This record gives sequence, structure tokens and C-alpha cells, in this order.
Amino acid sequence: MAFKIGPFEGSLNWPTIVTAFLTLLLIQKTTANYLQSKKYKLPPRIPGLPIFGNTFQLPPMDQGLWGIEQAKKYGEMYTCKFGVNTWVFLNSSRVVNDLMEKRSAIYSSRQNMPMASGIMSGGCRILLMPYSDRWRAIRKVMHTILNKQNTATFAPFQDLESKHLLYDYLHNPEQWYNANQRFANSVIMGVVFGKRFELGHPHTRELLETSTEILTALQPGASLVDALPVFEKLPTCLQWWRPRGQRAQERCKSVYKREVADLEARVEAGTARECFALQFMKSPDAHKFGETQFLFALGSLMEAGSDTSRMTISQVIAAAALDKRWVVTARKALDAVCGSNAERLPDFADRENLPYLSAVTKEAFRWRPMAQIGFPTMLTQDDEYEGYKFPAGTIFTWNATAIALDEREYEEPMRFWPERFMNEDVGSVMKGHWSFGPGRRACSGYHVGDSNVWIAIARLLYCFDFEPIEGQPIDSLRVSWLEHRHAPFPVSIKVRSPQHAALVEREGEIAVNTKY
Ligand code: HEM
Repeated sequence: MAFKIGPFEGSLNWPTIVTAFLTLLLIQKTTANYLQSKKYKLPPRIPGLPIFGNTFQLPPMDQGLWGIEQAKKYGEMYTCKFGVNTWVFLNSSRVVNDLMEKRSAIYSSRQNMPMASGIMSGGCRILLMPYSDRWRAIRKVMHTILNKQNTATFAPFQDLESKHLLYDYLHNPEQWYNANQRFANSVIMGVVFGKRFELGHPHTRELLETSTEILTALQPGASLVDALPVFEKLPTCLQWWRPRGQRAQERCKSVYKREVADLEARVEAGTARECFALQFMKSPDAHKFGETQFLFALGSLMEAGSDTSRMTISQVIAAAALDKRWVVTARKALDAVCGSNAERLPDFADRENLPYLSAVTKEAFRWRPMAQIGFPTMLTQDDEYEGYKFPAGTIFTWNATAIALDEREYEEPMRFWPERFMNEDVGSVMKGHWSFGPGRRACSGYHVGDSNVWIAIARLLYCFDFEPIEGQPIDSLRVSWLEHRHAPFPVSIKVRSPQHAALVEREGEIAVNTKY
């Protein structure tokens, strides 16, 4: 049976067009591969299928484990083909440092993704932009708000929202994962839009759905045209993926637009609080790249700010339920500073006296990297390294989980062991792990991510006990941290003592009743 498409219904045979395309592609690729193999030399290649290469070998879940297996088989670097894209996986800190960090000037672009970046994001999502003037301009906007000097701007929001977090854990412990989402989302919404959300607000969920949709679309093989961008050359009316991509872009924009419209209404009513979006709306730079870019700049802040810290906090909870050894040490440190009878909550002012909690935060970033196989960047000019010759256009990624769990990199890597970071670099958030990425594309929001996680876990560990539930083991290597609709793993959460409950009640109630 022939499929018929849109306005050409009855006149075009879709399988014939695709077959012709694939044949042309095959010829072109075979020739290109032959020529390339003469001129360039790449690390060992994982065998795969013609045209699609290794696209269908990379599992949609547990990619970190897949990355570990390949690294064991193929060594410090290996090559994969995802569609036409050649990926080189870097499996040690040494090579990540040599290439993606030290040679970042040429290792910092992104591959062409006509669906995920072009259609779904209108070319306006900073995370997916090629290394370009537009990326630099938007990165500057991100830096204006996320830089270290703005730590003081974020601190009161993190203080308030983490007290609300404790209150939610006390009153709705089964909703702990929703409470994490609310916390992270309300911190960024407070700073950017001057508003906050209650537990289970549908806007938080809708925002997380837009991030899940784009993260899913980034998987190699999620879309044919991203694997084989030559399909982009099909006439627009034949691009069967386009309407789906456009709907996704509209969904994102409507989530972002709603917040802008809400802020405008509050300005009109004279009730808007000072916030980043207000300043941004007035700045000439905001509209330089058009309305879609304006919305995606604010939207990227909302998405990146909401989705990341909440996952890291969940990882710490899993680690606390699985291994009491480090929890005992963390508690001792917290009790020494805040009192063992719930005298007061830990605060940012205590950070210097609680280095162990900073080590816990760093260990959380190392232990289960959120970007399990890293986040790929594209080389922009030919390069040579240790006998290899890479062509411009090669995609590189740091094999995050494989590096994090390699015993040549870390002693007892499977163990959640904050002591490994108790050294002179304990205050340097990025040092000693790759979870924020290397080089010029490294996370812009790492200060905010770090302080979000620090204050949340210091207070949660001070006030609550986390235990596994009998008969329901936590498999922390196979948890889908991205999951936001239900708890990513089963865990029992109980307040430490009646005194701690009273402290949470007292502080939390004020936070919950703070409305804006
Ligand atoms: C809490 C933990 C967080 C982790 C583990 C994390 C991790 C990452 C990673 C792995 C990347 C990609 C890096 C690369 O391509 O090399 C990234 C990019 C980014 N992150 Fe984060 N992030 C976190 C928090 C945040 C927060 C709170 C914000 C903002 C409020 C943020 C904003 C961004 C932005 C804007 C980018 C894109 C950078 C670019 O492509 O130029 N992140 N992050």
C-alpha cells in the first residue's frame, strides 16, 4: 500500500521517493566514507548497519550503562555512526581535558539538527545552537543573570523555597518528587518572573513536559531528519515530521508566552515585583533576534533552571537511602553547626563551616551524571591528536557515566563517598567531575544549580530520614531521573524528631504563606 501525503494526495508515492533518496544517500555516503577513510584516522569503530550505523544500538534508557560497556570493549576513545554523524566518545578525563577543554575554541559547536533545533526550537534554544554570534549573544544574556556575582540575588529565593520544600516533605512526603520540582521551578520563576508556584501547579508540570519533549527529541535516532539531515532537502510539503515539530515549538512558545503575558498584566496592575524578565523586556538586546528568540531565551532559563536541580536532589535522596555511612557524617557536621535538637536550620552563612555538605553536593553531581553520555559538541576544523586525524564536523562527547564510574578515575567509584572531594577544591563547583560539561559550552547555570542543591540537601538532611522501603529495592543505576509524573524510585521519608517537625512547621508555614 502506498502512503499519500497532504496536498499531493493521489499523485506522489512516498515509499518510492524515500527509496530513491536512500539510494542516492547510500552512494554519496559510501563514496564520502571511502574518501574520508583515506584522509582521516578515527579511533576504533563500533560495527553497525549501513546508512544508520549504530543508531539503533544506543538504548533510549540507561545510556550510561551502554557507554560503560563500549568503553570497556574499545578503550579510551571509540567511534560511532549515528546516521551520517560520526561521533567520537571520549572515555577518560585525560582526553576530555585535552580536546573538549583545552581545544574548546574548535570543539564547541553543535551538529545540524533540523528537527530538534530547527523546527522544534526555531533555531532559538541556546543549548542546541551552533557556535555563532547568536549563541554568544544569548550566552551573554544567560551570564548576566546566572553569574557568580548574582549569587546574592538568588539566595533569598533559595532560602524561601527550600523552607517551603521542607514543609511539603513534612505534610506530603509521598509528593517528595513534586516538591523538588516546585522548589527548583519556583527559585528560577522568582528571580526571572517575580512569581512562585504551589505544590502540584499545572504550569510546573507543563514546563517539565516541554523539556522532556526536547530531551527525548535529542536522542540519536529520535528523528530521521536529524540522523540523516539530507532529508531536509525534501520539499517542505513532503517533510512529514514538520507539522509535529511545529506543534512542539508552538507548545513551548505558549508556555513561555503565558508567563510573559502574566508579567505584563501584573505590570499593568502595578503588582509586578522587580525581576529579570522586566529588565530584559526593556533592553534593546532582547528583541534583536525576534520574538521567538526572546521567548526561548526566557524559556531556556525556565527549563534549565527547573529540570536540573530537582533531579540532583532526587539523586542525593537515593544515595541517602542506600548508604548511611556518609549520612551519619553529614548529620554530625550539621548538628555541630545548627544544634542536635533542631535549634535552627542550616543557612548559606554556614557554608564555610559545612564543607562536608559542599562535598556531598559535588559527589551528587559526579555519582550519577544527568547527561549520561555527555552532551555532544561539533568540531569546526580538522584536528590531529595522538596519531588520529579528525575531520571538521566530527561530533565529540564526554562519556559521562563511564568516566564517573571508572576506578582509574575515582577510588570506589560506585560508592557515594563525599570524602573524595574533601580537599582544597571543595569550594570549586566544577572541579573534579564533568557533570556540567567541559569547555566553552559548559553549563551557564552551575552556580545556581550548585547553591540550589546545597541549601536543599543541607536542610533536608538536617530534618528528615530517608530509608528504602522493604521489598522495593532502589536500583540507582537504572532510575529514570528525568521522570516527573511519578516518583523515580520508592523511598520512605520521615521527619527526624518532634523537635525537627516543629522547626519545619514554624519556618515552613511562613514560607508557604509568603505569596507573590
Ligand atoms: C543543577 C545541576 C545542573 C547540571 C548538572 C547541569 C548540566 C548541564 C549540562 C551537562 C549542560 C550541557 C553542557 C555542554 O554542552 O557541554 C548544560 C547546559 C546549560 N545549562 Fe545547566 N545544569 C545544571 C543547572 C542549570 C541551571 C540551574 C541553569 C539555569 C538556571 C542552567 C542553564 C544551562 C544553560 C543555559 C545551558 C546551555 C549552555 C550552552 O549551550 O551554551 N543549568 N547544563
